[in-house]
Amino acid sequence: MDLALDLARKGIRGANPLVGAVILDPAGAVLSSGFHRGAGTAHAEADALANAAASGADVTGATMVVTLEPCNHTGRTGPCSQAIINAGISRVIYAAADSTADAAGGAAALAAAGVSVDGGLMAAESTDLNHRWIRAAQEKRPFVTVKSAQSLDGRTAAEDGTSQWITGTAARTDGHSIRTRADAVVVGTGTVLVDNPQLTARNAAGEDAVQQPLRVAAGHRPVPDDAAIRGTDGRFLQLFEHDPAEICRELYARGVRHLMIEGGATVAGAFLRAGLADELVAYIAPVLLGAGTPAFANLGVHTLSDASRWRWDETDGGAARLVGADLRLRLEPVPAGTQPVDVPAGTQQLEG
Ligand SMILES: NC(=O)C1=CN([C@@H]2O[C@H](COP(=O)(O)OP(=O)(O)OC[C@H]3O[C@@H](n4cnc5c(N)ncnc54)[C@H](OP(=O)(O)O)[C@@H]3O)[C@@H](O)[C@H]2O)C=CC1
Ligand SMILES: Nc1c(N[C@@H]2O[C@H](COP(=O)(O)O)[C@@H](O)[C@H]2O)[nH]c(=O)[nH]c1=O
Repeated sequence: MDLALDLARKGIRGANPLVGAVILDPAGAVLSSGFHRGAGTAHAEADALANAAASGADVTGATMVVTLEPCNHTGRTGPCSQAIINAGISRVIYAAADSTADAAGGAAALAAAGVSVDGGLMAAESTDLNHRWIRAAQEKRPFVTVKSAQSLDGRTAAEDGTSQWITGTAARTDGHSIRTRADAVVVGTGTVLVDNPQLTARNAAGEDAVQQPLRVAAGHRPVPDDAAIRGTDGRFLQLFEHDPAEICRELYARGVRHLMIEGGATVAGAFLRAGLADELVAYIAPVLLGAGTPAFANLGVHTLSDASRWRWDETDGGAARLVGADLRLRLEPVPAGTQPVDVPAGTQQLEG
C-alpha cells in the first residue's frame, strides 16, 4: 500500500482523487502497477491492468492493492470493479472507501462476484492525500484551484494595473495546462475590464488546446460586447454574483467539477476567505514591483494567529519547481484539526 500511495502521489489534482494501484502475484511479487492521471484518463486499477497486459503478466488469481475502493460506475471510463472481475483478480485490498454516491459500491460488487475484499489498510494516509477532494465531493461543489502569477514581493500587477507579463512563457504555458484540465476558469470583472483576457487554454505555440474550459466572469459590471473572454465558441458565462459559494453552486449545477480561479486579487481572496480554495498554484517571478495589486485581497487576517496557513503539496512532481525562469509553488490547505508542520518533509535544511 505504501507503493500504491507513492504512485497515487504522481497524479494530478482536479475533478478526480489521486489513486494508485499495485498488482501482486500469489508470492507477493509486484506484477504491475498504475496510477490515475486525472479526469478522463484511465483509473489506477485500469492503468495497472493495462500495464500488466502490456508486459504479458498473467494476473489470474493475483491480488490488487489500491488506495481507494474500486469504483462501481460508468463515468468517463468503465467500472473498475467489473474490469477487476473480468481480469480474474482474486483478492482486492483497498485503503479508503469511496463515499461518493455514484462511484460507491465497488467492494460489494467485487465480493458478490467472489473476489476476496479487505478495506481500511492505510485508510488515514489515503484520506489525508485526498482530504480536500473528499471535502469538495461531500459538499457537492467543484474542486477549486487558485492560480496566481506574482512578483517576488507578492504583487500581481504594478501600481498602474499593468501585469502582462510578470511571469515568463514557460510558466504561462504551465498555467494554461491547468486551464485545459479545468472545467471552468473564473476571473472577476475587474480583470476582464483591465486585462481583456482571452482565458482560453493554449500551448507554447499559442494554439488552442483541444479541451477548453468554460470562461466565466464574476461580477455585476457588464462585460463589453467585444470583450475577448466572450470568444465565439459559446463557452462564456457571466455570473452576476460575488459569493464564492454561490459561484460554486451555479457552476456545479452546470457540470463543473474542477474550477480554476485566475484572479484577480479580489475574487481569489474571496475564495480563500470562504475556505473554498483546495489547491494553490503560485508562479513567482524574479521581479520586484514594490507596490501594486496584492495576490489576494481582503483575507480578513488582522493578526498573525488568524493567518491562512497552508502546507506544501508534494504530489505531481513536487511542491516547488523552476518553470523557465519562474518558481512554481503548489500548496494545499492544512486539514482541519492538524497542526501545520514547521519544516515540510523533504526540505533540505542548511546547517550552522
Ligand atoms: N498576475 C496575475 O496572476 C493576475 C493579475 N491580475 C491583475 O489584477 C488586477 C485586477 O484585480 P481586481 O480588481 O482585484 O480584479 P478581480 O478580477 O478580482 O475583479 C474584482 C471585481 O469583481 C467583482 N467581484 C466578483 N466577486 C467579488 C467578490 N467576492 N467581492 C468583491 N467583488 C467581486 C467586483 O466587480 P463588480 O462591481 O462588477 O461586481 C469587483 O470589483 C488587474 O490589474 C489585473 O491585471 C488579474 C488576474 C491575475
Ligand atoms: N499577468 C499574468 C497572468 N495573468 C492572468 O492571465 C490572464 C490573461 O490571459 P490570456 O489573455 O488568456 O493570455 C490575465 O487576465 C490574468 O488572469 N498570468 C500569468 O500566468 N502570468 C502573468 O504574468
